[in-house]
Amino acid sequence: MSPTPDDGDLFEAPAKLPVPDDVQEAVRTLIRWAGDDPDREGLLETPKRVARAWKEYAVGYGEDPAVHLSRTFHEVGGYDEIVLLRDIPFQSHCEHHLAPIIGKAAIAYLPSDKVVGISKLARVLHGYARRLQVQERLTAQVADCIWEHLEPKAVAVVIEASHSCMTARGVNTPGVMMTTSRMMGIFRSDERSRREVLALMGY
Ligand SMILES: Nc1nc2c(ncn2[C@@H]2O[C@H](COP(=O)(O)OP(=O)(O)OP(=O)(O)O)[C@@H](O)[C@H]2O)c(=O)[nH]1
Ligand SMILES: [Zn+2]
Repeated sequence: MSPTPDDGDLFEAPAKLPVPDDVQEAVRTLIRWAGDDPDREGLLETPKRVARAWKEYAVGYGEDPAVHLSRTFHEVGGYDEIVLLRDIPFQSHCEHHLAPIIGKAAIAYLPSDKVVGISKLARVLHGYARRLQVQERLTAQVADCIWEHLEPKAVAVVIEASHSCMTARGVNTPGVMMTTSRMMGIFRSDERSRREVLALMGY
């Protein structure tokens, strides 16, 4: 049976975050700077929308990604090999142009004592991605967080992303991808382990 308006909350719009006047004015200034008129009808609600959208793009500032690694498991049937989550899509924004960074990450670790629910690795990634970033820092933050809180034998993070500041402006080079990686523990010190994790990631 399809829902009807009598189902109550289902049809209620979510409460909208209030947007301070100075934030709206900043967006209006930017619209004027871009060459348009912030008072034309189609743009009247845009400052509020943009401000609220930015709260979503930057939602990571409101969280400590390490909290996602606090629930760990110790009993995994004696499993002591690499755990890998690959092709994790993410979105971020570059701190230089506030332009979208769209990419995918592969996150691997070699557990010592603690393992974590795999969704939590993606949550750590999003917690750091949903901020103003450079790709190098994002890569390092994800790896460091896992290294510190899971105390594994090794961590590997590889991120591939397209930077809109390069594809849609500036050097205008669509299709170009940036790759960054951070290896810790024996993925860094042992050539064979490093090759193994990169092969599992598809590199
Ligand atoms: N290393 C690194 N550079 C980035 C990242 N995101 C954007 N950039 C680069 O940051 C640089 C900023 O350079 P600037 O010369 O200050 O800015 P710009 O004049 O807008 O540079 P162009 O993009 O070349 O037009 C550019 O080369 C961008 O491509 C990132 O995640 N890591
Ligand atoms: Zn940029």
